[in-house]
Amino acid sequence: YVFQLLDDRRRRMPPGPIPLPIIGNLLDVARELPHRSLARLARCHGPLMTVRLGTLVTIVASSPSTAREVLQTHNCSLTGRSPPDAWLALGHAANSVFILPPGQRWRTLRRIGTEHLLSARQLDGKRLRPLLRGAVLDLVRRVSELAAVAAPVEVGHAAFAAVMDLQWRAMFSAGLDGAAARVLQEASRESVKLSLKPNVSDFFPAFATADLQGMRRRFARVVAVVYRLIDEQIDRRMLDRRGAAGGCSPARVEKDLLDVMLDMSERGKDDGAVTVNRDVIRTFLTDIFLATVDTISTTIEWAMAELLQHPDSMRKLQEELRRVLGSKADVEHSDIDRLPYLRAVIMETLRLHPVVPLVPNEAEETVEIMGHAVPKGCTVLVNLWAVHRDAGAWPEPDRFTPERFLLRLQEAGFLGTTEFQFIPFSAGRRVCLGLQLATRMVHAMLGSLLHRFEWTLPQEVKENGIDMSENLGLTMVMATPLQAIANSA
Ligand code: HEM
Repeated sequence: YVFQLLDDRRRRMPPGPIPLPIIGNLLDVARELPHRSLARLARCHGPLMTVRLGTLVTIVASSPSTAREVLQTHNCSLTGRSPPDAWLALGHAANSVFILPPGQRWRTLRRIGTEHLLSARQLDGKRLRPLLRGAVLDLVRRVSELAAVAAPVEVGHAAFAAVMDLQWRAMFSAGLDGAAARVLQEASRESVKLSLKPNVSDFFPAFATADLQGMRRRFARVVAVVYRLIDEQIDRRMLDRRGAAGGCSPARVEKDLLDVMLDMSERGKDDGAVTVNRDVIRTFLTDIFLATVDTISTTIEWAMAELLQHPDSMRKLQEELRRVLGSKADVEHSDIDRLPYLRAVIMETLRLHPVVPLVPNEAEETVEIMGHAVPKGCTVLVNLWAVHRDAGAWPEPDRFTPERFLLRLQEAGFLGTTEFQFIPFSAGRRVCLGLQLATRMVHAMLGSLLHRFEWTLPQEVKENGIDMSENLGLTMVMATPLQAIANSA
């Protein structure tokens, strides 16, 4: 290891903590959740740092300026991915938009997702817009039912169920019956939880075939449940289409994402040169589904937890909603421009609780960042969580203060990604595909929940305080699901 350190120095790699033989810096990193321990290490070793996770050489960017180097200046060379071992289960990684390297297949999938579901034009169009509104009303109905019997609301759980139903309808033009919804909710929560859990197989690829923690097997088991339900939709649709082609049933007027992909698969290709077969369709729909359900509901849950701890912000937000919406019952996308405090609350929530706190890329070629070498083949992590709490960029970085965004909003609009101080959806070639859907749904759902209900904490939580600790899988969720009492406003 002394030789290794000397070699690192000779190659001008970024500084970092001294690694132990074999395990490298795993003990340093495993002390807390990785985004927190890496932020702590970066405070000693700098905003561009080398850590060794087992045999994995990892360069971590933890400040706005180093994030910009990775996500903008050298983005073309730093957007590779190597699949986490668990994702090899059922061949998922081979067609996954999260995992594919930035080649033609990945580009094609991103284009299909954007053109046929996730662009602003699609979401505000006549097929999807009513579905988005329906999901907000569905969430309000779920909460009303609990409010009527004075039962606590599991905020994240209720939002998850409404968003899950929305995405199923958007992809398949079909609702989920109660039993399927329960199975799917369980399986998707578990898949998301397992997908990026620290795994020995990733740190020591030589042992990966043994699957020592059983992560690949467990991931395979839960993803198989999601696959089965998606396969049922594909089979049913193929039958319908055959019936329509034979004149036995009416053809569908409005094409959904499944129709569009089946059209491509019948032609053998999409418009480019990538084969869209059943494996590709199943994996893509699974990815889009999993990316949607957890991220949106988790952001709403974190926002509600912050507001319940900051009654002044809660009051200010409810006053704004009353003033702007009046007797209108729920928030729609078209209202958002007139609700700056709602937007500021959501931005501040995403700053403190970015649901994807670490973005893992792979260097496809060696680049130089701030006088240091980032060698080809190493993992490059952007620690969004650390960037969002950078003391140089954010005074009192750990405080929930939506007001800090109000001025920025007047100047810059919603995202301000060009500054790289606030990048909850990341940036560059792999920027989040669901940004438009996420911003619409988080604003509409959170705004409507605050406009329609008064919120308090159950007595026990009031006495002990909200547990704000985190759990990290594919997304960073609340370790203890938030419970709150809703009363109709
Ligand atoms: C509050 C909600 C959300 C946040 C904060 C968020 C954040 C992120 C982040 C940080 C990334 C990593 C980007 C990178 O690798 O540089 C990502 C990737 C991605 N997100 Fe989201 N996301 C959200 C919601 C959604 C939704 C609703 C979808 C629905 C389709 C979605 C689909 C994706 C996909 C497909 C990728 C992978 C892109 C790629 O690797 O090419 N996300 N997201």
